[in-house]
Amino acid sequence: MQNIHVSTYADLEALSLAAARCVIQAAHEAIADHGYFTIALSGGNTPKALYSLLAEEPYTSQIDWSKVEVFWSDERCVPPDSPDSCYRMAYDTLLGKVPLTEQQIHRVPAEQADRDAASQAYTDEMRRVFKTEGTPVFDLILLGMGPEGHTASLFPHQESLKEQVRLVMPVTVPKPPPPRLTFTPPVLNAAKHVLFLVTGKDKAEAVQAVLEGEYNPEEYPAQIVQPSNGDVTWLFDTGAASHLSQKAR
Ligand SMILES: O=C1O[C@H](COP(=O)(O)O)[C@@H](O)[C@H](O)[C@H]1O
Repeated sequence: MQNIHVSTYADLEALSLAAARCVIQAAHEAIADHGYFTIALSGGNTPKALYSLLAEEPYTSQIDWSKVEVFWSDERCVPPDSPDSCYRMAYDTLLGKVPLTEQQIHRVPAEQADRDAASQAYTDEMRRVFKTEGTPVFDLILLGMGPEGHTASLFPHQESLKEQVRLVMPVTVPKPPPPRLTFTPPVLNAAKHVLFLVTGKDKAEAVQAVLEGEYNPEEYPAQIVQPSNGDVTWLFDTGAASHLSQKAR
């Protein structure tokens, strides 16, 4: 049974401070529970401020980085040094500034020409780290949402929305750069916590549809995220939340 929490902040800065507190709390709970913290990062622009905060005091010393394992919920099929790479963005803002070893950073090998093999290799890597033959249960998955309701790289009306077997799969999406690898619904819905960061008035309509509209994940893929044993937290800025009813904010 999932719990849904919704909070709205004045701007990206306030939202990012709240997100940093959520990440720190999830890390503390996970490390106290099983000794390490597994997190899947998102790409895009919105989480940059959060990643920068986590690399700075007073936040960075609140996380025991030696017990963190970092993955990504989606990746663009570009080399890791490309400005479009989700890995590079996270490395430049956070991962390169905190005491993590290379072994703790599990980059999606999305630049490989054989995208099915790359998806399988990433699945194998997750299963190795999580010591499971099944679906890994992430302590925290960070996600964003696009103005058309996409999340990770699950876009409206794509086959990926129906995927129930693969954990990671190649997709071609209508947003540059189109070739990507993405987590599939089973991974997102196995997580203990999912944290969405959503800003901007251009996303207000999709936010309202996802939270208050009828269930229609073909149109609004973010609705698919309903972890069976996890919590979902939505953090909005006032622009993104502007079409929500007062009660939901
Ligand atoms: O393409 C992507 O977009 C979403 C949303 O990004 P944002 O810049 O609008 O926050 C992101 O979560 C995803 O990881 C990324 O590949």
